[in-house]
Amino acid sequence: MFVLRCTFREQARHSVTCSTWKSLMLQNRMSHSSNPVAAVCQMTSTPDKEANFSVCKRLVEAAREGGACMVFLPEAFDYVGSSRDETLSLAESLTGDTISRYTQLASKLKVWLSLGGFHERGQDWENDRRIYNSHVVINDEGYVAAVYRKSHLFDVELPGRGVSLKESAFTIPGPALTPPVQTPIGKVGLGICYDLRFPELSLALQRQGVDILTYPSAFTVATGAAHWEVLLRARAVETQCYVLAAAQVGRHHDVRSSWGHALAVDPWGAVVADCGGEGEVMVLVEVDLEKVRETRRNMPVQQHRRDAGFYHSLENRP
Ligand SMILES: O=C(O)CNC(=O)[C@H](CS)NC(=O)CCC(=O)C(=O)O
Repeated sequence: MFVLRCTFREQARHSVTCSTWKSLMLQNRMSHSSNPVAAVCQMTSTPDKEANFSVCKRLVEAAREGGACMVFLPEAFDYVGSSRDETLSLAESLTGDTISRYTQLASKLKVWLSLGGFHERGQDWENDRRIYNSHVVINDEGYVAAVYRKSHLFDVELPGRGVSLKESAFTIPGPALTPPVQTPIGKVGLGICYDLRFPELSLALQRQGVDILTYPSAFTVATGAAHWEVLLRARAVETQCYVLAAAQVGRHHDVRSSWGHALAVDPWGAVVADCGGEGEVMVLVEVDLEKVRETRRNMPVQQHRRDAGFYHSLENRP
């Protein structure tokens, strides 16, 4: 297993150092294994879409240079608005400029992209002014391969912990789960952020054969400190999947910060990469599907699971 961390604090100078490192690591890796490599990214989006795109482009280019065939960007990779009105005014459709720039980037670099949470204008935008929080997967030919619209909305108030968000005030809950997406790193299941708290979703995707679960996020600092890692590891352990979670980190504007710690967890539940609590970071992670198979062979929890009716037997008692 190899993991390479690349930070961009002193941008120009550092990224040169970074790519030299990467080619060294890559040569090293090539001689030992041919497993595909995924890149998990961490960034701090602001309301400035142009600036956010530059950051994402830099992360994707570095990931590609390091040998990644799929790059994971966090929820709100496009922007984090400083008010409900600003969030809505910046929203686009899937055919707008933002997604088209990413489809071009993907086809130019021949890389798959997971765009964690795109602010997508809803189907009745003119009357309704609400968006979907959409996880968009783009393939290496620059086509949208899948879209998943976040189904659990974060309407949460935690007195004394600095958390007060009402996602449903501007977002429509997604109507359905999205089937696994076959990618060069394996079968990928799509979730977003708060969805992570609902094991029903990860188990439904697991039943459809996913190898990798993804939870691009913008976790709050208070809930991140308490729950982020334990939830991601639990989802990995119970589904015996890799879990890749790109993340927002740090201060987006005056009243919003995110926990960070973009994470990669293996099917045994071990954290294989943690991007830490600050800064623009990209990690390269080898995805070994044999490890998924071996974990499931050795402890076949999916075969030991009882049918759905069994777990409802308490409710259905006469
Ligand atoms: O608002 C945007 O622009 C993008 N969307 C988000 O940041 C969403 C909805 S407010 N955040 C979360 O789901 C945090 C979940 C969380 O922190 C937890 O489950 O503890």
